[in-house]
Amino acid sequence: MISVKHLKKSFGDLEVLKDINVDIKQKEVVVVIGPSGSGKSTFLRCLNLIEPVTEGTVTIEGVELTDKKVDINKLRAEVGMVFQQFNLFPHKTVLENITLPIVTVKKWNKADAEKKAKDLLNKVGLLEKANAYPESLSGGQKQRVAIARALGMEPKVMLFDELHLHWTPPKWLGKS
Ligand SMILES: Nc1ncnc2c1ncn2[C@@H]1O[C@H](COP(=O)(O)OP(=O)(O)OP(=O)(O)O)[C@@H](O)[C@H]1O
Repeated sequence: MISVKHLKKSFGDLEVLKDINVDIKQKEVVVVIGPSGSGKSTFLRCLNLIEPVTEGTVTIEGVELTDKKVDINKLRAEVGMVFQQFNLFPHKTVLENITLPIVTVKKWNKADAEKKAKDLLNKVGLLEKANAYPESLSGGQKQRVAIARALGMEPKVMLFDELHLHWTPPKWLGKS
């Protein structure tokens, strides 16, 4: 489903990714481990084109990301990403943070998007925080909101740039 071939990424003279080759199958959960600064985030960022790759190819579900003709926005909707800093909107409530991309990217109406957002909040155990603002949440709670937000896009692939281990993701997160 994800096929990475001869991936190289450099920032100027700094060669961060040096010939990465990996095939990841559907429903497979892969953890990338390495020292700080070794290139884990850079690798993930290359999988949804936040970083342009220097050399090599990344193919997701038969679509080659490195192809100039690829629709980057469509691709990003299919490759969910939970960032290290979670990137929640500070001036929006938890519910709004999840609802907004469903309305703007998936073009759902607000009522349906809110219903979906509440269902996702319930799944990550945070329904009671729907009207809270991100600053009032713990780190792990913020990450769960970011997970719910990414799942709202119904992505084919989920990328986690650092997973908080004080919350055990339920089994359904590893499925489909
Ligand atoms: N935009 C950038 N411009 C220049 N150098 C960068 C850029 N982004 C990352 N780097 C460098 O690339 C290397 C890999 O960084 P990366 O963030 O991928 O590491 P990491 O393995 O995810 O680290 P950590 O575990 O600390 O989050 C580091 O030396 C970093 O300084």
